Amino acid sequence: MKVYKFGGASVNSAERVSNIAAILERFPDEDLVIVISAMGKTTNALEKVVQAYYNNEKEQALQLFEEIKKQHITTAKYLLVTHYLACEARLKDFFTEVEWMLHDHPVREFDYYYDQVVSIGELLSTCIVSAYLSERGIANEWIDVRDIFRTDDNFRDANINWDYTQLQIDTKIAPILQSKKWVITQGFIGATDENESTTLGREGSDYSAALFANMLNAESLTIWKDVESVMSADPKKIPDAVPIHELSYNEVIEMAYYGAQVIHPKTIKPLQNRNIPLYVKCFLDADLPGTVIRDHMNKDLPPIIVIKENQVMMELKTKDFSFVGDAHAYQLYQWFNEHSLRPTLTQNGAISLIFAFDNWEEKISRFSSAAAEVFDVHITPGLTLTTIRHYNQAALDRYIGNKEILVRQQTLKNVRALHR
Ligand SMILES: Nc1ncnc2c1ncn2[C@@H]1O[C@H](COP(=O)(O)OP(=O)(O)O)[C@@H](O)[C@H]1O
Ligand SMILES: N[C@@H](CC(=O)OP(=O)(O)O)C(=O)O
Repeated sequence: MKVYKFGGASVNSAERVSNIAAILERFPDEDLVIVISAMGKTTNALEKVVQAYYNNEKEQALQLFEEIKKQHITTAKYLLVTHYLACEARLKDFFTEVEWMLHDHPVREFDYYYDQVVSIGELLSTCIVSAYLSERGIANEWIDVRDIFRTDDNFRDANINWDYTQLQIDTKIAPILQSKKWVITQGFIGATDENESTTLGREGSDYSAALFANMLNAESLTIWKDVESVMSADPKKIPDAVPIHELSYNEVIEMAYYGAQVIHPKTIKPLQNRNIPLYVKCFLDADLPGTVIRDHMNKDLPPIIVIKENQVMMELKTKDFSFVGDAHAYQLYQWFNEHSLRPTLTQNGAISLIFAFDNWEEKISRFSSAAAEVFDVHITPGLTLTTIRHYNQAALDRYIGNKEILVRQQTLKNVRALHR
């Protein structure tokens, strides 16, 4: 059996949903588990709903949610005839779940409400896709992944309970495949043992698909994207980026670690552990070769460029000009953990430490207040972090040669520069 994953861009309109069906119809003999994300930017829109709700702007939250409801109903109406009423009933159940909550006052932490609201995006999209496939005569079963993926209650970044989840996959998913139906289910979400919805971290549907592939010991995982393959850079930022048709697991882990947004960083490990190849294919043209990621040596890789914009540099100097020691580093990493901050770059000096972060303003200002007890803290926003893997002189000249550089690091394989 194989696992397919379709992301937000592949289901962002009625036409795109029908395109997915056309792709699936090319593979009538495969046994498939199909993992799908929320439509287009629905997750961002739901984030706004929960933010308004938590700010006690109930009317605003309900109004924003109304828009999301409308979009899904419109798409369902466009796509469905015989299956419309059943699908609408299901969508309305999910709408009601959220609206009940929006009418109450928040009494728990933000992250809990975030997951209860944001997880709806994937439930809605998969209901529509499943009904549409049925409408086209494709046998499939819609599965609520919250009955399969058991997690802890670390809301917004929940951790999978592997043993429980494996058991659910063996007992609930395998029999559906045996009955020659495809499984349609959600990425990104799970549930606690109290039946509270959880999410696995933004853009976590790739990871969900990799978990399914691992636990089903799948022949392969295919992630369908709007790009022709994994490229040497984000083609939206560097239009002459070139396709890379073969990559090793380790190379992709490195790319994701440095911030390449094409594949979620947690996706590779579950695949690598079972030696399951990952195919990245283009849903806009399924005939393109795409990329295969597996356990092999990379040869002749071009320079790979990862550009992270909107970075903040934080320089921490000891107040008494004492050396930065292990105790300082230990304390700082404890604070990072407490504030859920992950530096994108670190640089140690004798009496100072430099970190770069994505610009999470709130977390950074809470963190710098804590650090200001021990360090003089200096913050520089508005920077870009460029990483060049497998660099050559031409790439250095082109991507960082003419920049005002604040920090530059170089190893045999990478050059990284934090610049204006
Ligand atoms: N090295 C890269 N190769 C290909 N695409 C990349 C790369 N880096 C970033 N991207 C971006 O990743 C996008 C696809 O990923 P994503 O938007 O997460 O898809 P989805 O959410 O639909 O799964 C592309 O549109 C492209 O802009
Ligand atoms: N919908 C979630 C999960 C996800 O992975 O989406 P996508 O596959 O569109 O990146 C998000 O936007 O974070």
